[in-house]
Amino acid sequence: MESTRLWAGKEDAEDPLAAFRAEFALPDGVIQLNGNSLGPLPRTVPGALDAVVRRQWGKHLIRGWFDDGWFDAPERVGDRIGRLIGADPGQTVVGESTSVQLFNAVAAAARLRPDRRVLVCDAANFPTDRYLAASVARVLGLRLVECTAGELAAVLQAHRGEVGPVLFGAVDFRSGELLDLAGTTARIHAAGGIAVWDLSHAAGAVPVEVDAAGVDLAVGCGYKYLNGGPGAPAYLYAASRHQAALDLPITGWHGHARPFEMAGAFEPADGITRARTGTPQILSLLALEAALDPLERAGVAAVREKSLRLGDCLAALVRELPAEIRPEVVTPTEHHRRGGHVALRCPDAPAVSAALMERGVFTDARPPDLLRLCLNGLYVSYTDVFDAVAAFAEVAAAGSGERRAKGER
Ligand SMILES: Cc1ncc(COP(=O)(O)O)c(C=O)c1O
Ligand SMILES: Nc1c(O)cccc1C(=O)C[C@H](N)C(=O)O
Repeated sequence: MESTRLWAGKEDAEDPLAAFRAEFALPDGVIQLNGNSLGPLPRTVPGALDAVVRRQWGKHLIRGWFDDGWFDAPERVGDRIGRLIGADPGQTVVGESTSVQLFNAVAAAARLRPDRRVLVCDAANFPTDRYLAASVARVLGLRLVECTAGELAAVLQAHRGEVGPVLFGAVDFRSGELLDLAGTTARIHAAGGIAVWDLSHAAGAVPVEVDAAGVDLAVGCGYKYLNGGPGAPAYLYAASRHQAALDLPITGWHGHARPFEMAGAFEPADGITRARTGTPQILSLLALEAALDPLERAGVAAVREKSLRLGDCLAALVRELPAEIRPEVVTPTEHHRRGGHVALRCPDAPAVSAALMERGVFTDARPPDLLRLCLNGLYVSYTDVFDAVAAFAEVAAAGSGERRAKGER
């Protein structure tokens, strides 16, 4: 085992991304493997926020909206996120939570196909996606059909001519499986539907190409692989070809063509600006803007390449564990089917995750029995992966001993 740790150290010494780890304020002794829930703090963010609060807000007061560029921040930061997801400028806007953007995007997608009365949603989607798809269906009087990615072709066939919006998560939040964004979008289009993607677990982790894939609408959150901090605003992407017809249900005054005319009736702005809602959460938005810097400099492709290698390394180390504690690797092993995290099936996953956290290894558990380890190439090292698996082995062996003592399994 010691020789493997030496190998990991050698990989770290040769890692072209190794220097990025120092750009994050990770506490000593912590191995951060749950960046798919909350990315760590980039070191530049406190200073950037301090300047916004003390200099801009504190000294410029309301002038900050125009003198400090607050008013344009949703589109400006949107374009930066757009570059990370393969979107040309003018198609991505930042604001609100992912949940609010999901409602807005799915309802707008339905209104692009008013003749279609079926809304399809990924049955494995994150709960908020499913709740909001169900809500849109109720509000607009649509029929909701939930299915897995594997069932989609059959569902589109069974509801020929009826399917409007189809909402899928690009990466399964439980298993870490990556779907074929372009192929699935093409299948949805062939059935006359509108593809709406939740990119929360994909953006910044895998090289998503929304324009090239022909995606219609997409949303995602800012606090996972984009490292924007707790409650960072989400983003909405709407392909240029749909923008003129986009009838979003949340028609706030910042999406108005001339917000400061204070007109009595809503008239949507041109372009992606119509997807703005109300006053943006400037502090969180500018924290997110500052946080994007390391990821942009590293490049999603390089982060992805390292993340895949870290995942292969994790799987190899797991294979070497004694059979009685060896977890099943649930995430597909093929690179083109794997997102940014690896899920392990193990008994008592929540207890294992809690015990790992006590040892400084931050993971998380999802019901019923999955332990998730996010291998973000920006700040996770090969030695981290080795040490995390060693800590897992200790924790799992203690748990297996306790279960044997109690006569279970
Ligand atoms: C795929 C996905 N969508 C949405 C969310 C959350 O939405 P919100 O930011 O509104 O809490 C999460 C995680 O919390 C998620 O994993
Ligand atoms: N959004 C979260 C939150 O508000 C609290 C705790 C965790 C989260 C998460 O991001 C969970 C994450 N989306 C997941 O994949 O489970």
